[in-house]
Amino acid sequence: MSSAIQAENLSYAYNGTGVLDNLCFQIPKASFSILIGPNGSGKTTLMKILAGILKSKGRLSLFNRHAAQISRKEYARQIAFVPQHLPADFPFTVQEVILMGRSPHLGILGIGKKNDSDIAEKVMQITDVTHLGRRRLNKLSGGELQRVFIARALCQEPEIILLDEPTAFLDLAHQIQVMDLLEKLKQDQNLTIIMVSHDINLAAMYGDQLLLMKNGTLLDMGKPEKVLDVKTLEDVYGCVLLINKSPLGDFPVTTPVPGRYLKHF
Ligand SMILES: Nc1ncnc2c1ncn2[C@@H]1O[C@H](COP(=O)(O)OP(=O)(O)OP(=O)(O)O)[C@@H](O)[C@H]1O
Repeated sequence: MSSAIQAENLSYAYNGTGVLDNLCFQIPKASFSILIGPNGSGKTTLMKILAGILKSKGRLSLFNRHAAQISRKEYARQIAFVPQHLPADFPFTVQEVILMGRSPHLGILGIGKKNDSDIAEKVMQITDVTHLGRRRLNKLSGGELQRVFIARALCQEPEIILLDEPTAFLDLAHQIQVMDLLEKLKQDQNLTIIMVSHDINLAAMYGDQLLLMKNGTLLDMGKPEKVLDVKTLEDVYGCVLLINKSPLGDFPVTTPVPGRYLKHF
């Protein structure tokens, strides 16, 4: 399978303090990869490196081309990033913000193409934000805002989409709706998806591969049933867990055990 991203010895430090240490991995094209790991393990920092926002040590390649040789505009056409903290104080409407996703595709003099608004309309439908089109960003709920930024990223028509905890503010129905949508885009349009999630059960249901991080290192990666090993996860997260097979299919369901049940373990 051809690779969308190849990372060789990626390391990063904030003001001399190392937070990522020699990460090596490969993300196959048209796959759904989910980064998991405790708070502060380096997931967001890694996403910012992949998004081209932070420059790391080591070598990063996109579709077998060294990232340093790709222009900013081309990089933006290939990779869209939905950050963890979304800006709500833009003085723009939902529709305007989503259309901004077309900016890496603008021609000379910043002139848009005729089909830009058709693309925006389509992504607004599939992310269920059409009814919010004329609303201002600062008048939206957390979940609505999250769907608007996912729509903007899709409007970019990227080959790779990076999402940092995109389901954090979504109710159950919208969580599944967003995850199903991403899975469909992977299957129908060969989109490569890399997501950060603290929801290990969503990760197990949708991830083709999970990347488990701890203290800035990549502890394990592979299929959910391999990575979600009870001993490893209890050690990484420092809590007692129950891991069972899902009644839905061949993937695990993880339950953290509340203190009052610990005497049974
Ligand atoms: N701008 C920054 N300046 C200095 N240190 C930072 C900065 N951003 C993050 N860090 C530190 O880098 C480490 C990794 O942070 P990062 O946000 O990448 O972790 P994370 O796994 O995404 O965490 P979380 O699950 O809590 O979102 C942490 O120790 C954090 O305190």
